[in-house]
Amino acid sequence: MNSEKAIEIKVEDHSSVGFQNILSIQIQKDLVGAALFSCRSGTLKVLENTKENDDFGFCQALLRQEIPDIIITNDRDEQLIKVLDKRIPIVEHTPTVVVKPQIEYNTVSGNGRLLAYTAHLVPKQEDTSKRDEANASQWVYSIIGNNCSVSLGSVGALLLYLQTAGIEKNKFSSERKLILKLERLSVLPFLQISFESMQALHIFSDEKHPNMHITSKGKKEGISIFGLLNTTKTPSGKRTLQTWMLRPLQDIDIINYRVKNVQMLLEFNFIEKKLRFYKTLPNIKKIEKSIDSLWMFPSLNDWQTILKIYDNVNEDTLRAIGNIIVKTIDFESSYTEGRTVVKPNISSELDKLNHIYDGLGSFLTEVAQEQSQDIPDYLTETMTVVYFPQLGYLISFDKQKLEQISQQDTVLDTWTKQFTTNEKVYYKNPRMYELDEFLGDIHAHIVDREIEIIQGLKQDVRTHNEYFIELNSYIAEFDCLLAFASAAYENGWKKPLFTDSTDLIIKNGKHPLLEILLGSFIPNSTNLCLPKKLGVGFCMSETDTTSERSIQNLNPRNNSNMMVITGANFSGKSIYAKQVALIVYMSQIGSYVPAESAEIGLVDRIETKIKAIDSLSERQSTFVHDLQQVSLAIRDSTSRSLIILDEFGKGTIHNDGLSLFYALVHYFATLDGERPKTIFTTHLHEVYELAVADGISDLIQWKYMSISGALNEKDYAKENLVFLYKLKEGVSSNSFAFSCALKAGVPIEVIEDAENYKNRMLNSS
Ligand SMILES: Nc1ncnc2c1ncn2[C@@H]1O[C@H](COP(=O)(O)OP(=O)(O)OP(=O)(O)O)[C@@H](O)[C@H]1O
Repeated sequence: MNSEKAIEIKVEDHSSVGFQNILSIQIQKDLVGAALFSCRSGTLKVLENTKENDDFGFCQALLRQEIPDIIITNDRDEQLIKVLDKRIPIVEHTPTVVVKPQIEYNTVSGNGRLLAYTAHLVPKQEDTSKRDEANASQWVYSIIGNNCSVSLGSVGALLLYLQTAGIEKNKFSSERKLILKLERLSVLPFLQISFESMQALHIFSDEKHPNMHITSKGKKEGISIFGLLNTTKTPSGKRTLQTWMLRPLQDIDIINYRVKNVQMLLEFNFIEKKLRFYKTLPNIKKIEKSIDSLWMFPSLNDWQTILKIYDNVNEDTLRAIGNIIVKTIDFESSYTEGRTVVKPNISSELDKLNHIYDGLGSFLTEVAQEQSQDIPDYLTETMTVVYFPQLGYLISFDKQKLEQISQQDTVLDTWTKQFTTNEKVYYKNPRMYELDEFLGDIHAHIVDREIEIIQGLKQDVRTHNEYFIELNSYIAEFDCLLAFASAAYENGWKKPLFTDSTDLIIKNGKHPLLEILLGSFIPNSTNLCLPKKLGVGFCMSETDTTSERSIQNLNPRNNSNMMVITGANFSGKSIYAKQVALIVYMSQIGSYVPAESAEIGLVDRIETKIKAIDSLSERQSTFVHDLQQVSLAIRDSTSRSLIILDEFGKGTIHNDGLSLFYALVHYFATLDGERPKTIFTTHLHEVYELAVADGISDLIQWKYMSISGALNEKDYAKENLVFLYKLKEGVSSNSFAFSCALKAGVPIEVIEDAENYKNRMLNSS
């Protein structure tokens, strides 16, 4: 397909594009960027940059889901064009593919066009002076997310296409009001999890995230879930694991397939046997390289590697491939000769040459005897006739003996001296030239013929390329499953159980990275279930002497899928929220999970606003950025979504932050039936009183992270403040910030001052 032809198609189709789905797609490096416009609804959907594999599995899932009528792509990626320019299986629909020049896929102009075409959708601000570009772009990115650089190029090309095809004028009266709705594009069967969420959860270490354009060759994977899981042995296994981790699933069949295979590996005690497995396939790491080498210069080791697969896998195609290799290559002689030697009976011509070459020794002895007739006796005893590949046939004498010859009685003057070594002198005489002519460079002939035969063997083996690709992907998949099984075995993780419900029940869950970093980790459970019936709510315990208000036994239902966690600084709130998200994430890539048990109703998206683990984080969220993430959370969530908001509302004036946070809690708590699972962590404990006042407190699970030793804020100087990291029912009203400050080494005088300021503020309010 060339671009001119494509443009013709586009012009022909103008009149009929009115109610079509138009997809614009490109791949940069290995990231897919796409935008879809529905002419019927006026909706523009934009995809977050998503990693693609050699198999174009993601693109194909996208095509199957959206069934576009027209696909626009750029002329740079021929492979992609081939994939797009096909009938979409299952739905049996063939889209029209329009190839555009690369220049139309520019990110900066795509961004400009998107802002221009969505300007009318940006909510009006009271202060109209604020309706500037920054405001518009904040709004746009709060919808499509921040990781869309490749997709912006696709948006640009799409909008240009719509403009030149005249669609905007046909269907909508006002130019540039073509887009009626802007949305994020998510592709089933994949779980939606944003770039930021992945970063905050340390799925990949920041510096080596495969979604980044930074080349980080040589850098070690930092502390990350990928680093923890990646014990793969093959390069393709590692790539497959990256893809699995970039694209957690919603498809229960694939998830169960992976999880059950991990279970099988563990049950068969495969991990302990894995060393044996790697011995059986010692070159597993090299299989991919060896198969690739068939397109270039396979070494003997490469052939051996391919043969090892054949030796170990009892399968027809492999047996056929192995047979031709075994029949053709003489490995023993190859190793001694240092080249790939072909066995007898493969080529009669080669056999003949070998026959001559093998008999060459005795033949040359005969020639030496015959030539010695013309040589003085005292020289004949050191004379030999030899053959050197490339140099041909030569007569050699001992150098010492030769120096005894007087000029007049030698025939050697008529011979041509070729070269001298420390011990020998080499000549050619007419008979040697005759042998060169008659026998030729026999070794070179043999080698040439062998190269031809090995070339043929390569061709034969390469006809099974499809098979090798499939085999390679099986090996890669197996490598990943083995890595999952290893991680489960090493860390004592358990098999998740998937249910049809939207509930999430985790018994004694742990944060997989923190557990390793800290050595010992306090597990906590989670029970996020939709309320089955309304309960009576709870009240504060009268006997409560601690700053945490215990609500034990007073919340009879305790089956809300909304949780608000309060607690002191550094008491483990964020880690708990992350561990819940990670357990869900890990289960939906098909891994075992760090918990005693986990019942998981499949999640369709994980949305987070979480601070990263401080020491590992390079990014600081701004309040606006937090709001964008919250906006994404509200907009797209379903009852299958999991939303984690960590300390939302703290980046602004206390009362504003509290009001926004409470409004959010209220919004989710009163959402009819289909509300997502939510975990909020906060220091804004006043939210509880507000919820009680509004009568919605019993729609929420109120939890706090317990500590011991300090009964109230004034006890900050006590040495015995201990974080228990145990999640309990109730609300904590103190941050124990002063105690934390003291523990962190802030001088006591400063803390005492702080306490005085606090008292002054309390008295004046
Ligand atoms: N379950 C746990 N077991 C052991 N240690 C833990 C646990 N949870 C957290 N920690 C430790 O406590 C530290 C602080 O945890 P985290 O960041 O979750 O606190 P936080 O309550 O969110 O703090 P802040 O409110 O100040 O943001 C962690 O870095 C870790 O060292």
